[in-house]
Amino acid sequence: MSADLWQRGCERLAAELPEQQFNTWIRPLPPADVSDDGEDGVVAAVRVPNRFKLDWIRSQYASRIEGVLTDLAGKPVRLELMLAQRDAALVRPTADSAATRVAPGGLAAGANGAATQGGVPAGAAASVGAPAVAISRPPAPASSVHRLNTALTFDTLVPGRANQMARTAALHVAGAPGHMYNPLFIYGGVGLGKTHLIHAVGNALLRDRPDARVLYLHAEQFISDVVKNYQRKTFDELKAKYHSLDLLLIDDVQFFAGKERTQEEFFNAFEALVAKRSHIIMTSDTYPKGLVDIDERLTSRFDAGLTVAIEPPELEMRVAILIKKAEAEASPMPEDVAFFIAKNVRANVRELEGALRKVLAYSRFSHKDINIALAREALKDLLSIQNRQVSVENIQKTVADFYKIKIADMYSKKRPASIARPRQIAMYLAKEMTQKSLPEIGELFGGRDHTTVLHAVRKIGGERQKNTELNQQLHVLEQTLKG
Ligand SMILES: Nc1ncnc2c1ncn2[C@@H]1O[C@H](COP(=O)(O)OP(=O)(O)OP(=O)(O)O)[C@@H](O)[C@H]1O
Repeated sequence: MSADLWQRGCERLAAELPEQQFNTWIRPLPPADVSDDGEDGVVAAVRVPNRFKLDWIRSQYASRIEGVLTDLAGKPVRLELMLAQRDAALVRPTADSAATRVAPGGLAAGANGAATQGGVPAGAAASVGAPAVAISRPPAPASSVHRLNTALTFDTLVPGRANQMARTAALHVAGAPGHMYNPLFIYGGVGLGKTHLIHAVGNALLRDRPDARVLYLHAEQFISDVVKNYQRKTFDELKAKYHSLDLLLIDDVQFFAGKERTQEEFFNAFEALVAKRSHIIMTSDTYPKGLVDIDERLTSRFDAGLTVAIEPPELEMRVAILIKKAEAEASPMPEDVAFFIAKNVRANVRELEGALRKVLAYSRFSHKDINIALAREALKDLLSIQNRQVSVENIQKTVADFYKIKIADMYSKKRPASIARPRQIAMYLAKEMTQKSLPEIGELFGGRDHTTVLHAVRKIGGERQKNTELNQQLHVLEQTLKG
């Protein structure tokens, strides 16, 4: 009954899921090992070739697969996803290609309508396994040419609410490039993991398809390539280099601002890549419509796939990042110390890493265990800078400058939204970034009641969760205030 159960499950899923999803994620799976453990119910163990596919299938399809199998078996079926052994993974690539694909559980092509009528879409086949048709492709570049940092992977990227959407989209692109979310546009403040994420996509794709032509580059490298080729009049070389890629990862596209020739060449590359269903992932410090001095025909194209933000990590995520990074340094970090650091270093992950490095170095040099006292000592400069800089007066001035209102409006009774809102934002920041109580803050805002401050704090805090633009502005303000 075991192979049969899996096969019937696949047939049901093939009928229920969009064809592309089934072909990309379920169909390439090897048949499940199904065992009936009597009272414990039925277990269906499936080996998945790599970690990111495993994560994706677990988060997107596991409960659906379990539901279908349970339904067909007439008793509970538990799905156990596990990583395939290395050897197995090495043998599998041919099975992934369209021509020789092994159907799951013997689900022969033709056993269901979706498989026979549509077959495996050419794009999907190319995205999952080796390219289906080898039309005199130039050889894939050597790994040094990818310019990928192999340490920046999905495994080393801590997931959290702040990067959830961006990470999910990135995983999807890594699994099926050239399909959904093209281009993928990731934006957010400095040091929040945008670069890490796009390297992770490149590394994941290359692990799956070593022959894929992937290129990571910072926007400035593209600019300098354009300049070089302009001087040498070798634009064909430039085209050959960029237009033949399978995946282009380009960081910080806001640097294209005001560079007309660069924008033109990027536009050409963009059009050529999208037309041949190669994937483009871009990062920026702002969303496409917020980019200045970039031609609208480009920014509108940037927005044509999926645009996602990476937010500053919340406290728990900062703690998880610290613990994971400390572990990677073989210096386990007690949770209370991680909380202490995370509460005090809030701006971005890069700063968090800096603080962690200081604490670890201090512990090593002083031969002392890591505890809160040691962390306080190691970070005393950083903490004192923070304490010195963030005063309510400073917040009022910074917010007033940012929203172009007068500082006096922070204390005034004026109510127009153009003044009341920045004032509420300043109150929110005063609560978040200083040790002042609500009544003290109220006093500093022209003798307002503490309930007015509380209302502002709750309102802005709540909106921040939903309104990306506001969140971005607050992030900029926080970073400015922390210096
Ligand atoms: N979620 C995360 N888990 C683990 N490490 C992270 C995470 N987010 C960021 N980092 C690390 O923080 C550092 C800064 O991240 P990264 O360079 O990707 O930021 P960025 O958003 O591209 O910043 P910038 O705009 O300044 O280029 C890197 O070392 C990265 O590995």
